[in-house]
Amino acid sequence: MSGDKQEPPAPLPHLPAVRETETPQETPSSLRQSSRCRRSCEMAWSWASLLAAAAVVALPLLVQWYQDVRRMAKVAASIPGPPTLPVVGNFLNISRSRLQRSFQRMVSQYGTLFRLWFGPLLAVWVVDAEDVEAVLSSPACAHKPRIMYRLIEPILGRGLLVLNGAEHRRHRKSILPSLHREVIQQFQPLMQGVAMELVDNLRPKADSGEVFDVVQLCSVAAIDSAFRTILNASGELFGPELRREVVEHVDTLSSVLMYRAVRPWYHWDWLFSWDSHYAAYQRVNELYDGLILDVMNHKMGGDGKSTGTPPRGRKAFLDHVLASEGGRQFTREELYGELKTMLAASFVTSMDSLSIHFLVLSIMPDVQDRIHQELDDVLGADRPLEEGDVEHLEYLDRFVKEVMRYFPTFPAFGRRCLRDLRLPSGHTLPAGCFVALSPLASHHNPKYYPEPARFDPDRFLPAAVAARPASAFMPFSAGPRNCIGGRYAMTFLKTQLACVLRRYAVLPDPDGPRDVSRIRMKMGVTYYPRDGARIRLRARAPHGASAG
Ligand code: HEM
Repeated sequence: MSGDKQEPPAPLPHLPAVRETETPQETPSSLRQSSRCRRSCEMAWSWASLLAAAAVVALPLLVQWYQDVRRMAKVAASIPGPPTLPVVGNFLNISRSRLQRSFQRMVSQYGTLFRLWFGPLLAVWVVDAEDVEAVLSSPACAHKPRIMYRLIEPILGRGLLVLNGAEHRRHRKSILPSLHREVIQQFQPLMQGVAMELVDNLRPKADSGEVFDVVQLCSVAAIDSAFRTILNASGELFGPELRREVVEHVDTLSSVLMYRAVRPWYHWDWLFSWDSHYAAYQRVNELYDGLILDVMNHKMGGDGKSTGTPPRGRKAFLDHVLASEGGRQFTREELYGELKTMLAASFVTSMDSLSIHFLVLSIMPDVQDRIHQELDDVLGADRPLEEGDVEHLEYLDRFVKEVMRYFPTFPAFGRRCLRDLRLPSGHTLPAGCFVALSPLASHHNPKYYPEPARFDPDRFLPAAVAARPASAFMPFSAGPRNCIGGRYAMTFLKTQLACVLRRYAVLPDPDGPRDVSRIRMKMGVTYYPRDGARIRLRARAPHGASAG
């Protein structure tokens, strides 16, 4: 027997041979059940193992997170703030529809440094200029919080505004030379061309007595200026139809972003895609994407390589970037992200800021008289504006700064503190907290601006400026993440105002506010007049005069 090869056992006669793959119809029910049971057990076992593995990985992270939150609470214990409720923290202390009022109440109740808990997230508001300076100049607080800025990324692009760390430093270093003082001076004639179109567009309104909202004409000016100076896009690439659509959608940017920002459940992309605002959001995106990609293809060739063709006429920002050492290192996606950021960051802010300037002028006739006087003194009656002229308009400069103090275009922005930071006020910002900086609150701090509700451009006389800490005025933020387009914005605003005010006097809406402190503002991503900027115009010089 020992040498015999054993035959495999024959299938039992009363059962058909069953293979795993056989169809259930061919399987008797007892066996089917046991096979199902085995499979369920195997699945349950795999899930249990998976969960156990996840727990092994997550538990230390959870413990670490819990310890971090406890530590944050301990370090922040001395920072004043409203009492917190379990789980929700201070969510109920903030009214979604009255954001500005909620924060004003906090400042008056808790002073220039206070904290709010949103669940396990800690946000500290820093208002006093010396503390603000410490935050904005510290590398510990140069980080943009993903939770806030990821919402703007699809619309504003993956550019400087949202980048962090080494990537941000590399991009900023590559871009800065393309917005250098001399480059901005070269943009001035382009901005002046835009301003003269604004003067022409305003002509039918002059002396008609009509009250009109100047916001839309300001958006046209801001958008034209941005597309010409940043992309060099005009004519074929940026025709009237496309321009009209961009102007129509520009409001969507700010309103949809804010709508989404204050509804935490819509931070989840999938859920937001079911909301009625999603279509508008998508359309804005498609519009900018199409336009920027067209310009990039035109300038660089479809393969993403620069054609090296020198642009005709003056160079735009994009031409400067493409010609620079750092700019040439950008991948196509990186360049695309930066262009999208530049466009959106420039025209939304410039448009809102220009509109509020006209509204303030309409109710401040004394201030306007002084600007008219300066324009006549510096430029004479009929000489066109020249490069560098706006830098000699000192009163206009003070006026623009006072408007920016009173109505900063960005009412607030945020940072994430990566390490503990001790502030001059003696408090310590704990690692992991969010830091909220508010130009709106800081610019109305009576410590640096006595009677903050009084509008007075002479607050920006050199001696008064020298007596305040630099960060008492921060419409463009400060430090290594300050606004890269601050000089651009100032040149744009002063050029538009100088050209328009040489031709017109701005008059108030008889039914509108009569005092700057009565202007009703709305707080979105930007800070803008709730009822638009309704004004009237009177001509100052014969129509058709050549002066710009
Ligand atoms: C009135 C006009 C403007 C105001 C009030 C303004 C204000 C600001 C503020 C407060 C920040 C800091 C935001 C933050 O930290 O989250 C910022 C950043 C930025 N701004 Fe502006 N801005 C204006 C115009 C412009 C223009 C014209 C451009 C482009 C040409 C521009 C491009 C940028 C960019 C790229 C950043 C991000 C900088 C970085 O993080 O390195 N801005 N701006």
